[in-house]
Amino acid sequence: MIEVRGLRKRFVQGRGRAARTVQAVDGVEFRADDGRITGLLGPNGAGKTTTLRILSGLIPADEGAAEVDGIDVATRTLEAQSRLGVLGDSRGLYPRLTARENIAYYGRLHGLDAAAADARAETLAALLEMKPLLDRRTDGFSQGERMKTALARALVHDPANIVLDEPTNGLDVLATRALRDTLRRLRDETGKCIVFSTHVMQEVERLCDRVVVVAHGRVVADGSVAELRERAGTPDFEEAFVRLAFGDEAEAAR
Ligand SMILES: Nc1ncnc2c1ncn2[C@@H]1O[C@H](COP(=O)(O)OP(=O)(O)OP(=O)(O)O)[C@@H](O)[C@H]1O
Repeated sequence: MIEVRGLRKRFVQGRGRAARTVQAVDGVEFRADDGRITGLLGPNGAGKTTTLRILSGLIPADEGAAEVDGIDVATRTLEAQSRLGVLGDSRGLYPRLTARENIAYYGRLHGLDAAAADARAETLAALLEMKPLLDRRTDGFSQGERMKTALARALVHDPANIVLDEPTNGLDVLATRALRDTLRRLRDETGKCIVFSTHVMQEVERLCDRVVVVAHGRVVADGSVAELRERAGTPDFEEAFVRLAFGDEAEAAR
């Protein structure tokens, strides 16, 4: 289970007199339950990546708290991270290592012995249908192949919670479908808590049990796709998103 309360984060952009402060996250709160897929849906610059980076223990919040299975990320970072699998926006694989080595190396960092780490790489390769890739160097992998390897690496310690930042970026339709199937299986067969960020409406409609709509660093709506449609008063989810995320701005731009 993941819980985020009152998160705030500012960045200073530029230097000297040109410097300005951006409130990237401005009080984000949501809860993501086990056995559910929760989508953070928002336009570019809404604060999704910053929220997920705070939640993953990569950067500190200015205010507020993030918890993974009740463990505070800021004060018990390693403990929280041991329960979290993170697929970040940069896939960051070691190009000279094979997929198996990339996965097993992370397993070793999480305290598995060599045999256990290798066994995990095999199990995950079967789950993600990437066995033929295992013994190839990742240098030259396609986007979809890189994503699968990075996802296997994120799951190597069998975390109960999974966080993915724009996981379908750069993937073609088949790779996107394969990823969706994998996330559904992880939810249904192992009851994982899955949180992912996106600005792709169709992905949210097809995959999410719960949607948290973020705009200008704030949560502007939270519920199932059906609830958000009803709340926005339209059967068209794209239109519902625009109304909820942009409100008066969208009206004014008509
Ligand atoms: N390290 C940083 N330094 C300065 N500004 C930052 C930094 N990281 C994010 N920002 C700013 O914070 C705001 C929110 O960015 P963030 O990446 O969290 O949004 P996002 O919702 O993930 O957007 P996208 O869908 O475009 O990836 C943006 O205005 C961005 O320019």
